[in-house]
Amino acid sequence: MQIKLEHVTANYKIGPLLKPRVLDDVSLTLNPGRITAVVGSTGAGKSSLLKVCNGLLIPSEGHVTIGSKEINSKTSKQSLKTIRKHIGMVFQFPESQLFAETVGEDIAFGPLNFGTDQRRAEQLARKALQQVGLDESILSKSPFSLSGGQKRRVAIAGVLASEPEVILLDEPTAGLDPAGRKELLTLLKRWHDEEGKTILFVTHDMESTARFAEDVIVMENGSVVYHDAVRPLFENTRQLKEWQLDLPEARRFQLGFEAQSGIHLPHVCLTEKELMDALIEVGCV
Ligand SMILES: Nc1ncnc2c1ncn2[C@@H]1O[C@H](COP(=O)(O)OP(=O)(O)OP(=O)(O)O)[C@@H](O)[C@H]1O
Repeated sequence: MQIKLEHVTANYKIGPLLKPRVLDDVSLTLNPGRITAVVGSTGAGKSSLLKVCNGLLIPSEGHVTIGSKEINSKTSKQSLKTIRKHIGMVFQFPESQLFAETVGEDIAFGPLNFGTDQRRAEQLARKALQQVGLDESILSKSPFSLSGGQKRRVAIAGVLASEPEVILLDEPTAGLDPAGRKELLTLLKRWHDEEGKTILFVTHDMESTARFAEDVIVMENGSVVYHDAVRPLFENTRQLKEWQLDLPEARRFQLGFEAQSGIHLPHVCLTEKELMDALIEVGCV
């Protein structure tokens, strides 16, 4: 399912006041089946971009088209519900929204809410639990008896259970340690690979961006300043500095190595494996 934004401007209305633009003339197309990271400094508009993509924030100017449907202030509640079935949203710290008595009920809530019958909803809950790497034995447990990392996965399973075409995740790895981040993103990537679905995730972590994203959107002051493949982003270090973005560890090592040795590696390295292969290729290992 394609998501297309054309000259989108958005503001939050607070009482009678319309706050300054949080999205400013944003045009982009998210092609189906890609993993895209949204990066940029605090307040750049990353979460707002996600909200516009599933109708939680309605643009004040411009057009948002999801599949064949346009979202605007006249879109009916029923159409928005249908859109949200296809475009799942995982908010920051989603575990804080777990509410049901059992894990199974919590995960099945989404499909039931979208009109699936009880039996099918239970099947979908089981499948989603597997997709986030958790055992069926926890289905009857209280979500509140789980660890923080397990709760996060249950919350994500609750969105996957509705079988969305696209999943939008706002900092899905916030607060997890590096191993936890890698594990969660690996599970999401597996879901993407197996089901051919689209992932758009906000992150402040360049390591996750380099390892898991195929495309990157860089936001600055409500505008999209880069939307392209991940590798070219890390070529231009001067530009990255201007956007206050870090480098992944392997790329930082590569630049240090090239500066000290005068040897240039044949391509941009984003992971340890790529770095090792490049060092072997030039005969340095
Ligand atoms: N519900 C809201 N009501 C009013 N203003 C908001 C609301 N949500 C966000 N904003 C404002 O919109 C701007 C963009 O916020 P947004 O959360 O989209 O940025 P972000 O890039 O995701 O930031 P962060 O990395 O800190 O999460 C900020 O100035 C923020 O204060």
